[in-house]
This record gives sequence, C-alpha cells and structure tokens, in this order.
Amino acid sequence: MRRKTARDRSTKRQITRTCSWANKGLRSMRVAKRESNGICLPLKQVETLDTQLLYTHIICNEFIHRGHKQLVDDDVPVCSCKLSKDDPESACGDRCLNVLTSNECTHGFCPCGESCKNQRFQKRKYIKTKLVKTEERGWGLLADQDVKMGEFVIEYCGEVISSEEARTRSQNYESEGMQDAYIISLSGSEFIDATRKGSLGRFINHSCDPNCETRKWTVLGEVRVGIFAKKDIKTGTELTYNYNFEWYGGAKVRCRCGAASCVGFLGAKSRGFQEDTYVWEDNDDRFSVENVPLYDSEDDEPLSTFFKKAQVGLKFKKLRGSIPSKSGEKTSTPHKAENTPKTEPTVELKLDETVETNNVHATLQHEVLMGDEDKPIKEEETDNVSTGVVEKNLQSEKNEEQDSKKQKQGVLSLKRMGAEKLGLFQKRSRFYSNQYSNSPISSRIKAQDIHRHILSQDACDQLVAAEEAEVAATLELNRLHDKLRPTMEELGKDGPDSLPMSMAEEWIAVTCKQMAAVLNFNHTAMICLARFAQDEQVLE
Ligand SMILES: C[S@@+](CC[C@H](N)C(=O)[O-])C[C@H]1O[C@@H](n2cnc3c(N)ncnc32)[C@H](O)[C@@H]1O
Repeated sequence: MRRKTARDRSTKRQITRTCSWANKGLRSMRVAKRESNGICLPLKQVETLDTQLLYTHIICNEFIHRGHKQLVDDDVPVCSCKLSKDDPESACGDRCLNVLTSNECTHGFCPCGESCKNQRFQKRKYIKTKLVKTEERGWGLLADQDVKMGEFVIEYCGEVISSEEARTRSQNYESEGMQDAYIISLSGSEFIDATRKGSLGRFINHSCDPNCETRKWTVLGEVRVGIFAKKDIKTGTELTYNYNFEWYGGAKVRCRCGAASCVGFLGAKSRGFQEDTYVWEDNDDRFSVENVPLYDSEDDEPLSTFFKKAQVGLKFKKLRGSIPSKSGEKTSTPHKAENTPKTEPTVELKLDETVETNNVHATLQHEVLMGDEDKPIKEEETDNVSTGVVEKNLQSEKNEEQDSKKQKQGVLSLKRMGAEKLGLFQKRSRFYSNQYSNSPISSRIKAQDIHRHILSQDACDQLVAAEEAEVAATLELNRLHDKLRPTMEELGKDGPDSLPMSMAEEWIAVTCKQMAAVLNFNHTAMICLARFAQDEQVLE
C-alpha cells in the first residue's frame, strides 16, 4: 500500500491512497466462484469500473433534521452485572440486563468498568472485512475472518433523516439515475441514508438466504442499526442480510442473490417497494422489470423471523450483588454522542477501480479529506478494512456541555419517605428503553437495595419474586415489540394503531401484563419500605 498524494487545500488536506494488488495486470474478465451461504456467487474480475463510486466515509451517524439526544445521568441504563474473575460472562455477557434489552452499557457507568463487553457500537468492535466487486450486484463486503453466530459485524452508519426526507431523497436519487439504494429504516419515523455518507455497512448486499441480520440497539440514548451474524460465517464469504422491511429502495430491483428461496426482488416487503412508482428502463439488464406483481407481505413469512433476537433464558440470581456505588455523585452532565463531528464529515472514500483476484481483493482509491484538526485514529475506531487503515480524521467530539435537566419521574412517594436518603432509590436505571416502550417510571428501585433493610425473609422473597416477574414481563414486551416492529415500520406507526386485530390484542395484553408487573413490584417495594419506616419509628 502506498500513499499516492497528499496535498493541502487551505485548511483541508486531501490524501489519496491506492492499494496495490497482485494480478493487477490481468485484463480479461474472469469469474471466480466463491462460497457464500452454500451458494456459489460469481465474483467478477474487471480492470476498470464502468461506474465510479464516491461517498463520504463516516464512522457514526449524522443527524440531519435534529441533534443527537443528550442523555442525562438518570437516563443512563445501568446493569447489575458484577465482575467475577472466574466467570467471563459476568462482564456484561448474555445475562446482562442491558444486553437483554438491547441497550449498550455506558462508559463510566457500567459496574464492570473497562471489562464491560457491551459497548461494541461505541468501541466499533467490527469484524475484518474486504470490499469486492461482484458480478451482478455491484460492490459487496466479504468477511475477512471467521465469524461466530450472533457476532457483531459492523454498524450501518449514514445520515439520520425523517420519513419525508427519505421519500424526497429516494425520488431524487432515482431521477438522478442512481442504481444502488442505501436508505434503510431506523424507526417508524426515521431512516438512515448511507448514499452520500456512510460506513462500510452500506456495501452489504441483500440475500433471500442471508448470513447476517440487522438488529437495533440503543446506544447513548439513540437507536442504531447493527449487522449481526445469523450463523457461523467462514472467512472469504460474502456478508448479506435480508433487505425486507428495512430497505427504502424505491425502484424494483431484481434480486440476484442466487438463493433457492429467492423471492425475486429486493426489499419486496419494504415500504419503499410498496410505495414504488418508479421502474428502471428495460435496457438496463441489471434492473429490468416486467409487470412486477406487488408482493403481499401477509402471504408469507411469520413477522417475527426478521427481527428475531436470540431468545434468552431468564435466570436472575436472587438478590444480585449490588452495583459498585456511584452514589453521592449528583452530576447530570449530558452524555455526548461519541465522535459527534465538530465540522462537516471529513473523510471521503473514493472507489474508482477494482481488480478482483483469486484472493478476492479489491483496489481502492481513498480520497481522504481531512478536517481542520487532524487527529490520529485510535485503533478501536478503525474500520477493519483489509485494504489497510483508511486514514481518517476522527471527528472530534463536541466539547459543549449543556446544562442538565433533572428528569426524575414517578416513585415520588418513595422519595418522600426518605428512600433516596437511605440509598434505596436506584438512579440511572432504565431497563426497558426499547423505542416503543414508554414506561412512566424512568427511575427505578431495585429489590437488592431494599432487601438489606428488611428483616423478614418472607418479605424479601416476595420482593425478589415481584422483581423477577417485572423483568420477565418487560422482556416479553420487548420481544413482542421486536416481533411487531416490521409491521409497525411498514405502516409508519410507533404504536399498535392500524395493526391487524390479533396483533393489537396481543400488544395490549402483554403491555397490560407488564404494567401490572411494574405496579406490583413498586407496590411490594413500598409496603416493605413502609414497614421499614414503621420499625425505625418503633426503634426510635
Ligand atoms: C446497500 S447497496 C449494497 C452495495 C451495492 N452493491 C454497491 O455497489 O454499493 C444496495 C444496492 O446493491 C444492489 N444489490 C444488493 N443486493 C442485491 C441483490 N441480491 N441482487 C441485485 N442487486 C443487489 C442493488 O442495486 C441495491 O440497490
């Protein structure tokens, strides 16, 4: 790899990098076959590209129509993991309450400190990947290492835009003749557009029999989209996920995934597909469409399959060890989005040529527009592109600190009873921050905190049972949200309105159950505290 140019442009520096590859001199088109999900995908060897691809490489989402949410301390979800040397899973593994609810732990708040394994988006714990040119599907991304089922592959980054903007942009891209679509759904009302700015996740192609899937995680208060391995993946395999639901491709694109179960078109169940009015020209053999029937999403797959998360057994130890206390800290500094760009995005990755070799390599030309403050990239912030480290100017964090607003809701009676003074009021705990969950109680008490003040074993057992029931009901509700999310997103709703009756009923039943469990736990906790207060008075 060698640096090609480095030229200063007033405050901006532009660096062009070219990667050298073996077999670059090969002129003929060769087709290599490579195993992907058991399907043989043709990978093309080309000398020059007919299309030139230019986009700005970013390493975290950029918010176009609003700013990044500012998290105050009270809203930071804190798990109750307790670090144990003998149990690697103790440092925020599968049993971590944050992991179970698809929340990332927050640096500085996690009881496991630096050992916490649940900060993969924030630390950009991506797998190693390679960019290649495929024969019929444009660029694609290969795994450059063996990947285990469930492993985090990469984040899909781009510009976060509103639904209206997504619609407008999609139409504009189509009218500009863009053949590749990069808008995916983030929530019922927001989308991620990686067309002009994005991460390498934008190169992952669709397959009807994919080896990856998208999952939504809440990180520092914002929902983010990650690509996760659905199965074990061997190095050299093309990474794919099913675009259904997520994709906002306006045009009907014939699917070339080669899977036996191929449904024929990309994102056939997506909102964009259903709303589509655009058809590519017939002479464009990659996108030709004749009398495409609209896909009826109700005819097919069960709704839950796409977003299904690993089912996790609920096993919480009774009276978990207490969280190393940060009590006494009254700071409520808003949590900044990590690497929030100070200036406009600064890195451009320009791909203008590729040579596919037997080793499946691509030649990239990276144009890196550096910002004013060149800052070396930290290792953990590097996209693991096999073509070498793309030199980036990491967008420096905004230093601005906003005055915090205390957002304490609910459980006021507990506070009046002096629970907070007693250290019983659990701060910064939010176990169900799923985007569709709107629990009125943002701060929450925990059995373990009350337990040490209760003498009666019966009361303790009741309290723990109530807490377990509450956590179980919350998880059930979160799972249901995940199951219904594709339908809600298709309908552009964040709630059960317009859901088919059976789904709405299920929603209401599970929500009621969860609310009842929350109330029951709080009620039990209050009774315990009232008893405790009485005992104290008697003692006095
Ligand atoms: C998110 S981009 C993926 C990266 C893209 N191949 C590129 O070159 O930048 C989605 C676009 O890739 C192409 N694509 C992805 N999967 C495909 C598939 N299975 N069959 C045909 N085209 C596909 C379509 O043009 C689609 O609009």
